[in-house]
Amino acid sequence: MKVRVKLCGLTTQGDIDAAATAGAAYIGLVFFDKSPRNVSIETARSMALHAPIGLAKVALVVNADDATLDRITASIPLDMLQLHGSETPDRVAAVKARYGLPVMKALGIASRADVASAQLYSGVADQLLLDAKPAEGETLPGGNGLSFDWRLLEGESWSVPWMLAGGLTPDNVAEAVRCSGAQQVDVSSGIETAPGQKSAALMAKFVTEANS
Ligand SMILES: O=C(O)c1ccccc1N[C@@H]1O[C@H](COP(=O)(O)O)[C@@H](O)[C@H]1O
Repeated sequence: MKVRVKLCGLTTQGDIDAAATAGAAYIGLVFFDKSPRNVSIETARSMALHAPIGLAKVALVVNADDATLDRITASIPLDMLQLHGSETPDRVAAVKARYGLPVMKALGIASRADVASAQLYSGVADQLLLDAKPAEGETLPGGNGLSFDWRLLEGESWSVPWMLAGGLTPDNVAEAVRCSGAQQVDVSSGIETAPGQKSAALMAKFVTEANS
């Protein structure tokens, strides 16, 4: 089965073209001021309108309030919302109900207990994104290039689709897929030449290696 790839933190129309050429299934647009991949609503709208049909457009937000989500969803044609903060299951349910879009909840994994906590969201989120936990004092809750022990996912079954994320690169994604059994993977910093600077060559290599 083909591994579906989400390329996250794109910031230009050129990045969208490169993601489509590479064979990505999803692209991620980051709405978080502190991220080097943050995009304005205007930029995100022009990128989303530029994306070919079939390339799913995901808006990534961190503990966003309704006013922020209202602005994003009113302006940008989207296929999914990614909640990458400390949103509770009730908040996930409220976002789903208010916007009528599929919601992917990101969860930090560092132990078996975290895997069990992530399972609590499988009844409410449409997808889960299993990421590394940020280091203490880290500014960003994701996009830090940190991996977790993929063996923590061994033998786990999920009732909703999930993506593996955290520190994935063209060099380790094949092993990560083998080890975790992931059918979907997500990457941000591992396809960059500098924070926020995506590389078309690394995008293509990542998608190829994810399926190798
Ligand atoms: O990419 C970001 O800047 C970002 C900011 C805030 C929250 C999440 C963010 N990225 C997400 O984190 C995962 C893992 O990133 P990385 O591959 O380890 O750099 C990424 O796939 C995004 O979904």
